[in-house]
Amino acid sequence: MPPPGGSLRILPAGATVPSLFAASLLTASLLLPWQGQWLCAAAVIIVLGVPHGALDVEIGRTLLRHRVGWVWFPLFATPYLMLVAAVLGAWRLAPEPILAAFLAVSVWHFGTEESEGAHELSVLALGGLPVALPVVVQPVATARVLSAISGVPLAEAPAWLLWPSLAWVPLAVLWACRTLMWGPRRALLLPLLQCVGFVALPPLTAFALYFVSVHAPSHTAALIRHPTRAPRVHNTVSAWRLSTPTTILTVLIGAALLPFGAGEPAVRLVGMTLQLLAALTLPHVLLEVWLTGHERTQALTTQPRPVPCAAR
Ligand SMILES: CC1=C(/C=C/C(C)=C/C=C/C(C)=C/C=O)C(C)(C)CCC1
Ligand SMILES: [Fe+2]
Repeated sequence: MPPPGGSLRILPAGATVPSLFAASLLTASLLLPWQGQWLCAAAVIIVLGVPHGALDVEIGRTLLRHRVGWVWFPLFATPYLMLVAAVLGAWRLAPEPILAAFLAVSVWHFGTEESEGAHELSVLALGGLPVALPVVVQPVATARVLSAISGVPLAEAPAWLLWPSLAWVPLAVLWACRTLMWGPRRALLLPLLQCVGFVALPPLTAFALYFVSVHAPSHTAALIRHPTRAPRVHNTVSAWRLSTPTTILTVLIGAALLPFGAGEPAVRLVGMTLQLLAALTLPHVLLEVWLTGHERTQALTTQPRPVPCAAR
């Protein structure tokens, strides 16, 4: 079935404006030295990417407000922030394992969002693209970004990342062949464009463009379509409006953490932004997993039971 909005749509619904804005800023940033490129990429991720996660607060509101009244916010925000704090603490203790875990969770998170319930191969192919492709095509530049996030000096992509990334290539080719043969072939268009982006652009720039043009809008579009999770999020405008206060709160938390970062300003900003992103991704993903399970159980328990035939 063609997606709503016409069969020519390549990007997810609601992606046009943030994509155009991000593409213009990020293209202009290529004229700057790498520090300028990193600052622009971080700004794009914060302003246009973080809001999709900030909408979790609307899900919390729907779940809790009718039961506990105004306490819903502290009740939802406290465990959420505790998980964030735990990941931020863990970054200090074991940066490389946390980096590996963050990348693995991201592959799964991106893949489940973009493949919309399709089989595991498409989850791995699509979710692996923004993580594995930059490692394969630009290992040294990618290692620099990973160093900034983890604080671990990496001259090249570490073996634990390089081998799985190389293994992703045949999986992605297999997925592309399957899609080419059994369709829908239009599903190849966006990943193909993403490949061009990750080959042609610096890794962080390409990631920022992917995050705000593909991942964030598909997550938001799914929430808008969802009948019960966040009824107030009913179109792109309400999504942006309702995410703004929580995004501002998140930026304030990030700003407060900035002095704890290390390195020159661009490295510090990118490091802190991506570390916080990793920390926010944990509750963001756990909430999604819990909701999926909860909704499945509810659907099973509320399904009308077959009425037994009257005793003869
Ligand atoms: C909901 C919520 C918050 C913000 C969460 C955000 C902004 C999450 C972003 C997640 C992302 C971008 C994940 C990647 O895909 C706060 C302010 C921490 C506190 C309480 C509740
Ligand atoms: Fe997300």
